[in-house]
Amino acid sequence: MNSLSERKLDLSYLNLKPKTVKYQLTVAQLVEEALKNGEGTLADSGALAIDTGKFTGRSPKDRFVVADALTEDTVWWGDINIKISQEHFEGLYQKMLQFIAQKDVYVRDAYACAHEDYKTTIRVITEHAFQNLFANNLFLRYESEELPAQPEWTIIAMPSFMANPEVDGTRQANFSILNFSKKIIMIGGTAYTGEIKKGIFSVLNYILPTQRNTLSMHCSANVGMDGDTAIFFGLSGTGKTTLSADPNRPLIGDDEHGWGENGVFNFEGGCYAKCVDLTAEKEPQIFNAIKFGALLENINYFENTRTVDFSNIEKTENTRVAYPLNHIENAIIPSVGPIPKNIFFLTADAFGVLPPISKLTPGQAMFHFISGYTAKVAGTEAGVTEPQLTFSACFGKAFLPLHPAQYAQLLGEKMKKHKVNVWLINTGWSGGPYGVGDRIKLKYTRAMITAALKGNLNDQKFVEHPVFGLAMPISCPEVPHEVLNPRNTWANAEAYDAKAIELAEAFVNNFKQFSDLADEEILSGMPKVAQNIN
Ligand SMILES: Nc1ncnc2c1ncn2[C@@H]1O[C@H](COP(=O)(O)OP(=O)(O)O)[C@@H](O)[C@H]1O
Ligand SMILES: C=C(OP(=O)(O)O)C(=O)O
Ligand SMILES: [Mn+2]
Repeated sequence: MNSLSERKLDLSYLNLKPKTVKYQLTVAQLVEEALKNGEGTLADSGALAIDTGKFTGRSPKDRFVVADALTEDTVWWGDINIKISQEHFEGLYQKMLQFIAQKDVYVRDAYACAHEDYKTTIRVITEHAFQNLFANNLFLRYESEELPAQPEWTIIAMPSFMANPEVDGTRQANFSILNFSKKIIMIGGTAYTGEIKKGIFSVLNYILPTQRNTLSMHCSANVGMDGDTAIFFGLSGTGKTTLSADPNRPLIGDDEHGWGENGVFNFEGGCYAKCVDLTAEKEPQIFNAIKFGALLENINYFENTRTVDFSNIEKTENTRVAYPLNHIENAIIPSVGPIPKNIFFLTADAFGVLPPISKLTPGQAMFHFISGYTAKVAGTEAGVTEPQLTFSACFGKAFLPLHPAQYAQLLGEKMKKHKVNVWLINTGWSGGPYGVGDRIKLKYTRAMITAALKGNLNDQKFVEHPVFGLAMPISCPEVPHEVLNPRNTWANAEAYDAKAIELAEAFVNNFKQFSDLADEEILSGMPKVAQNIN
């Protein structure tokens, strides 16, 4: 097909001989291919709309790490990083090679890390054209044709290749396996594209702290006109993408960043935004990014107009759009920024207990970072159908190959060295728990963040939350003051108090697994009732 590019492409390092290869196609070519293959259709905006099939979210129970000399004593094994043997990997890999020998595949070279010093080259080999378009949108794109003969990392993603759990060491037919020694990510049985980007994220979460003394973070980042960087940590669905898209603050990135000596840098070259209930009014930048080249996943549109019905969640609540950063008008390219001045921890509290904004002491910041309390929102992981309480260490436990303490230590050092302000933002429920209360209005959350960033909360009075000890501002521009103290938003204040104690107990119980980290400072950041509970 693309004979010039094909000649440059060498897959022998993988022992891979596909039936045909379509290498480094342009966006227009990939869209044409996808339409020709029947993978999807065009929406009225010009975006390609596809369905990912059985999987419309990640499957964390089917994510494996190959155990070998490199990983045996360094990886944090358990239900996050599930062990698989080298023998099983080899067996499955050989079958994958046979499968691909009969396939027409798409190959694309790209890289991760917008900072030159961290550039990590990636080759993505996919079964479908749309997966390749996803890789093109989410990873960093080569400007010239200076493509590497052999990349550092290879991702092989073949949704119709199924494992046989009886012999392959997997749980079921689908799998996502990280092999740190061979530098291969092998994905089968699922076409959910999130597995591709979160695979490389897991890789960088291993390499950066261990080999580069650099913190890797599950956060979005933007920068104000004064060069003040803000980062927003949060588990999926808590608002990283939504809140970092701000017409007044150029965007660095929406999901995965590193924090090195001189500042932060995006790992990616694009965004992967949730689409549920998206409107041009509430989220104009994201809405406008959905145009030719963007990839819509699992949405429905009105048949007569092909206008996307963002309220339709028939296929999944986790409807998504993937687009390159340059679809956001104020994106910073290359996506790097100075050392952060403000850190926001986003939590979607389904209990409706945590204040919508509070300022954290260094001890509280460490405690909340390690705890990573939030809810898993519906759809992002297989089997999660309503908000589910979770403690996701570092606000991204599912992607951490190392023990959370390693990330927490790096963050703690940086927070202190640079005297960063740390805020906890509840983007979840207010007025009662999920089912009773409502999700806090996006415009209030935006106003609170803007006030914090502009320094407008520094001279406001704060009151201390009686159970969590968090400092809550008593007023904030553009936000009704009663919203700021969650106890005021509940119909029954005693019910609130009981729920707050219940949540504090859950925090304390969860922290027991990290008790070796509990120095005096972290202990000072625990819920105030902790002493009574223990
Ligand atoms: N108060 C709020 N703050 C942030 N997001 C909110 C809020 N209320 C509702 N949302 C919705 O929650 C979702 C947040 O998702 P997203 O920003 O994609 O999360 P993440 O990037 O952390 O995975 C969006 O669909 C957004 O419209
Ligand atoms: C893509 C995902 O999450 P996020 O919204 O954080 O990018 C995911 O968890 O699969
Ligand atoms: Mn996101």
